[in-house]
Amino acid sequence: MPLFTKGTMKFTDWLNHHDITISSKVLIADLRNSEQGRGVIALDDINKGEVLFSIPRDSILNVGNCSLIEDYPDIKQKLVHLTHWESLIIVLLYEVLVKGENSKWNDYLDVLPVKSAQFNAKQHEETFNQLMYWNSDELHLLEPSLILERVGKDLAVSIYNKLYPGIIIEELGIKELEGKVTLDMYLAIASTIMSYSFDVEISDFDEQEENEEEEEVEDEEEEELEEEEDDEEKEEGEDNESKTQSGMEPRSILMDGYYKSMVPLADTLNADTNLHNASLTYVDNELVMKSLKAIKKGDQIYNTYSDHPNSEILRRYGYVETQGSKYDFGEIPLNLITKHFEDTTGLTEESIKDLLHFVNQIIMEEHEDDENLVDIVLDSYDCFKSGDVILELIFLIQILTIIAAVDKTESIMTLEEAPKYQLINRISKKCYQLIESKKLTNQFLENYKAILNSRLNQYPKLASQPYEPKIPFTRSKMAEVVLKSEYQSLKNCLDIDKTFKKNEDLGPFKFIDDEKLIRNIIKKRAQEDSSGEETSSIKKSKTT
Ligand SMILES: C[S@@+](CC[C@H](N)C(=O)[O-])C[C@H]1O[C@@H](n2cnc3c(N)ncnc32)[C@H](O)[C@@H]1O
Repeated sequence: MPLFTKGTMKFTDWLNHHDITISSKVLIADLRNSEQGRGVIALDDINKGEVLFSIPRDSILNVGNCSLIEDYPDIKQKLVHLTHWESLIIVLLYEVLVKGENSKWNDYLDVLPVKSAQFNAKQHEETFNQLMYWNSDELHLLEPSLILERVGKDLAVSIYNKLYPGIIIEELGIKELEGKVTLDMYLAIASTIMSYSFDVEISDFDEQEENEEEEEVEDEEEEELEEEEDDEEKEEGEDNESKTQSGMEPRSILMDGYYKSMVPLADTLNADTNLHNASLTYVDNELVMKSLKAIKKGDQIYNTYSDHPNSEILRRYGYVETQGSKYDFGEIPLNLITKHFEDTTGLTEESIKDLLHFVNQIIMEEHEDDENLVDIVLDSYDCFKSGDVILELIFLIQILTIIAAVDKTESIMTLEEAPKYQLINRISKKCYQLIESKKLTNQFLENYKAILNSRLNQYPKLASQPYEPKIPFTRSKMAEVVLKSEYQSLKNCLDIDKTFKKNEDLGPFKFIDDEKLIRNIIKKRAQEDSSGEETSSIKKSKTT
């Protein structure tokens, strides 16, 4: 019997022996023909809201339920002070490398990609397609996608260096892992967590939180952890650096009310942003997978891994949706926008930076208590497949358009600080009022189109071609799909009717002549005294 089929059978037996209740209407299937590994399919028609399977909480694997804590109960107090990400890595390392075949979860772990890392490096490379595993030539295929700035390999390696041997061996004292945790092994565990884990609410969270608070006070006294509580943890795998010398964070992950967890069977579901038809729900003592809509016999049951564009699906999970993700977007880097204004107006790179700094300063000073306030100066700006763009992009291009026009007569950069500040203040306010009244200027539109076109021109020609109906999941083909997804999204945002004139969400916007607005700003400036006017802020856009 092929190893793959044997693995599925052992896993199915394991599920049955661990009280996982599975509807007779679903089956784990071999989907390697469509390059999807294992998946779950419907053996019969399924109604909306049917329970497909349920998993008791004691079958899931996390910091609260694992061999490491069974063997070393005292470690839990230290483990929960690491990030979710780090603690689950340690839990899995122990399960795979120390418990091995004696692990309660062995037949489950055997069907996860992590096991391949124990064999050889080549197999390892073939198993994982997440961007962390791409070499520089392969990554080059993704240019000019900004996903290249978020690959995350360096961060993963720095977490490895922090955890091993420092925390794992020296602080936690897990001697059985000494000499066993190679970088390859660690990366395989990290990638598996990235593509398989769920954040599962802790069912007795309130109780645990109380206990934990008491224990924390003791901990703090004992260990004299001096650092401030950590900022909120970023998403999967992007946890922050350690805040204490020892690498242990004083904040407990118990206080977040969830554990990052491995959930057998729920993680056998593949995902599709368009075909998503089932979802995991949390009830007291079990996790329940339910259909979200009627599913036809023979169809695959799909989860969703959140609202990711193809670039992010590739980075995290190592595959792409061949016809595009529902949540695709292209990105415009800030430097492309500033370059446009540098090339088409009298403004220099330096003065644009300076002016944007002023704009931000004004907004921040006027509205420092406003939680919804966002920085309009971002590294990049999202342009969605739907044709929507983020409000920050509209604001940025509109304000630079006005600044460039006013600069022609006022030479803003030659002004003293106070009048310069006052003028930018006034422009910011006018710009905000303009956008709030659902108006933009004609010159804004010219600049917007030119900026989008120059971003599109950075893509290779193949990105403008339609998706192929079926592709092999080679790295070069997947890179092509990502570029097409981004290109199409950017292109959709050039449909001015859709993006502006008929946009019922942010707009609809009308376009007005620039001249009257500019005249008004300049005239008012001449009359203005130094009392200063109130500026208005830009609120977080719905789409971000
Ligand atoms: C949670 S697992 C799903 C089960 C997995 N197919 C298996 O064989 O174990 C996530 C991984 O499945 C694969 N996957 C999920 N959805 C997919 C899809 N729509 N197309 C291709 N591969 C997919 C990717 O390799 C991803 O990293």
